[in-house]
Amino acid sequence: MQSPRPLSLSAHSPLTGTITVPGDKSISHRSLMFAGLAVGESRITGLLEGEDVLATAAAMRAMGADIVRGDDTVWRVHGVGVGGLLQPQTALDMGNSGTSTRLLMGLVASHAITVSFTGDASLSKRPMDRVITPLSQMGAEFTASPGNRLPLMVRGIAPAVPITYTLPVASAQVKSAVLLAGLNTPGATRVIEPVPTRDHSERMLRGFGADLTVEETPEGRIIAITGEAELKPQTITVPGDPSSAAFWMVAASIVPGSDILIRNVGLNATRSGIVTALKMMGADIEEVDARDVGGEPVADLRVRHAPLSGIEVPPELVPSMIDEYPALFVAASFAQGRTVARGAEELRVKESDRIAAMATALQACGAAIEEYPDGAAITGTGGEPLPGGARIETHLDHRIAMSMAIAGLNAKSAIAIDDARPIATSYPDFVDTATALGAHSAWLNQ
Ligand SMILES: O=C(O)C1=C[C@@H](OP(=O)(O)O)[C@@H](O)[C@H](O)C1
Ligand SMILES: C=C(OP(=O)(O)O)C(=O)O
Repeated sequence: MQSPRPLSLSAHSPLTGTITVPGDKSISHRSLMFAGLAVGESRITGLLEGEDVLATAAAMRAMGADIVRGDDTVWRVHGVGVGGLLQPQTALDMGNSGTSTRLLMGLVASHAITVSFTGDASLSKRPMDRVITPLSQMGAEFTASPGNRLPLMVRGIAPAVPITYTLPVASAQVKSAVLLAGLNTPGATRVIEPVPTRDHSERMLRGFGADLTVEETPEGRIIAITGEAELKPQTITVPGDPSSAAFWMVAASIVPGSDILIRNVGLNATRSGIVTALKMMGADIEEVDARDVGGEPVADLRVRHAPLSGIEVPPELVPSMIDEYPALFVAASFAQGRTVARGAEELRVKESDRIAAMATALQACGAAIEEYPDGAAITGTGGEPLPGGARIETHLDHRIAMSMAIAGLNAKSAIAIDDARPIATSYPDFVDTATALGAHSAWLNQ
């Protein structure tokens, strides 16, 4: 285990230039999983090569898929066929990745194999009962650590029992876990989603030839998958990750004079809430060359510095910007007036308790932030720099690390994050991109 790597970013001039963001993390995980179940060769371009996605690749390999990264950066995958996952020889190490863990638990649940899942200190604190409950109803058995956490063991079953499951929390991971279990289950497995969440699993499973229908009803979206069908290999182009682009949208909005172009940003409506929220605050974000990449809406985003105003973040935006709240809290810290974000209690069970972590971090930098059980209220500086001068605990959470590094771009005294290593889970080139835009990076002593 290497030692922590403290980091500080600063900006002495406007941020300028054209950048690309890495491939979408959610789509990258699903590309490897679905290709790993298809019969024949799938090719994936633009895959996010972050640690979370590499954990999915390693797990799928351990269960029999042939996954190779070519020198041309194209990933070639030969799958095992639906129902063909093999018993791995050792425990699957999921690192920091909730998506890998919960989706793969779903896949394993309807195969007659026994699989142990382990993870890092952050992942080992996260709740797994949300997938254990529906997957147990389908017949899988679980032995979990206290509080239904990792390390845990799944004893899958084939054939599993198809269920109809209404999501008690708005979670694309739970939805996807049940649908993936349904892929190798006879008959129709249904998920009822009262509040829409990211729909990459539905779009991509259909693309791979699964028998999947979506019906809009007064109770919500009903997604039905009919199992035991073959998946056909695909050629996939992964669009840029809006969750990674969010850091630069905020950075350019808060550093005076900035004018940047972020190329190839995925703008699926179930993911683009941060663009809506920032525009409501007055951010100058222009969508250029809107197009379709691999069945997902994509555009380049030109973002120019603009004065921001506080808003009430509409609670209905929560699922479509759930990972972007730490970055939004930073934007709100520079707005004129008060921003209130509620209805986001899920933030407390991510890689860290993101409400508490951001409240502590921003307060230490002199921002006025008040915590609620389900969100926060922030009174901004009206564009003035934050006092800064603090070292921030990032709690093994890449989004806390990147958000607070961005806050440092407009601070009187340096803001240091205590450990930049977790950034590699979702955005290995983050620091290089910051410097490409004209920011300064300093690696500090522990
Ligand atoms: O399905 C996915 O790819 C994800 C779903 C979200 O989690 P929840 O399902 O827990 O809301 C999100 O926070 C995570 O980063 C990725
Ligand atoms: C919550 C996140 O990911 P995961 O749940 O996959 O760990 C995230 O990337 O912000």
